Amino acid sequence: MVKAVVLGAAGGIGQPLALLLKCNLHITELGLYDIVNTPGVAADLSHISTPAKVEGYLPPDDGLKKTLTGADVVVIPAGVPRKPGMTRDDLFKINAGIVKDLATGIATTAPKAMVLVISNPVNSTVPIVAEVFKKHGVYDPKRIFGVTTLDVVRASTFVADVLGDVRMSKQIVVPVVGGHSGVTIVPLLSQSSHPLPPNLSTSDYQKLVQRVQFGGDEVVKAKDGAGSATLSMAYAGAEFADKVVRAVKGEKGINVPSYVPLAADPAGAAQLTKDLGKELEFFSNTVELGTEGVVRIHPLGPVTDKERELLQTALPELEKNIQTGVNYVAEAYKKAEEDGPARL
Ligand SMILES: NC(=O)c1ccc[n+]([C@@H]2O[C@H](COP(=O)([O-])OP(=O)(O)OC[C@H]3O[C@@H](n4cnc5c(N)ncnc54)[C@H](O)[C@@H]3O)[C@@H](O)[C@H]2O)c1
Ligand SMILES: O=C(O)C[C@H](O)C(=O)O
Repeated sequence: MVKAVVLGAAGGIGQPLALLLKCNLHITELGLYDIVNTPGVAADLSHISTPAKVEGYLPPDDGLKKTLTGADVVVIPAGVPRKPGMTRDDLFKINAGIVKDLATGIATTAPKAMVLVISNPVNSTVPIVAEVFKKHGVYDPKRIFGVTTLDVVRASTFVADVLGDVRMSKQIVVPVVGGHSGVTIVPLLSQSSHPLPPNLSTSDYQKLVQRVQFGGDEVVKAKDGAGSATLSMAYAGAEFADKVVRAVKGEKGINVPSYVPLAADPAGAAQLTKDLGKELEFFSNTVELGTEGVVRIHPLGPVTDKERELLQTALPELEKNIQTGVNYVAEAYKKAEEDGPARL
């Protein structure tokens, strides 16, 4: 029995993600929560002839608590998306509060659930979830994940383009490490399961790196004010959730890329810190999953000089983004204490 929950389930990502989770045969219960439209989305999905029992709730009558009760896996795509000209960090002001409130709901109702954060800016929203859990005394770094799968999906697709065979894209695995925004997205193309053509020019290599780092912008520009990636994100989110669900059910040896607290695996973190030459609290890398969440953070592996340069650019930015999330929660709690205890 596995209960999966989507918070933000009526949105551009939430609806197709809920559809894909309803089609996942490992999931027996699907809880949908949003501030609008979830009863309709749930009624619609409930007619699909797959096992998951679907329920949709809105905020009144403790809807968040009802949705989260008994949850094993919680996916969060709630929050505003970008418009052209915006960075993911521009979303922080609105999305930080949304993620903090939802994290509070999870910490109080389903503190043992695996939490999969999609809401941007992921580099800062994942630290927000971690800090809220710490405040509630239920922090387990093995169970909090930033969903960076879309970067990896894009890297597979774009490398297949360069190799001239799109049929191969599903087999191509390219580690994409760091974080999930612009220069913090670092594709390790030298570790691609399918090597790049040896005669690839420097400028074509740079274009490929740029495309993986700024793939999100391509979609934002094409949607022209109507939001950012939703369908590809739903695909990536469902792939990631499927792996987490299978790990929770006891399948061994599942490896996924994810932006995780490095405290999840102190030994892995020590090696990664050595590889990076810098200590960070969160980093996206390949991690191995078990029934209790992360069991191992993999090392970075061999990187080229060019990739090391990309990492040198990424790390200070990532550190800043992490601190933004941590500070936000500290300030919110300080303000709540000043205003009175009932505020959080
Ligand atoms: N991690 C990634 O790779 C990735 C990829 C694409 C988009 N995103 C991010 O995902 C988020 C959602 O994108 P979208 O296109 O689905 O946006 P959207 O506006 O279509 O949907 C967001 C949904 O969140 C809901 N919502 C708002 N406040 C809420 C709250 N307090 N509780 C519950 N639900 C709430 C809204 O009602 C809406 O239905 C954005 O922040 C976007 O930047 C991340
Ligand atoms: O680009 C965005 O704002 C959405 C998402 O993070 C993406 O990578 O597509």
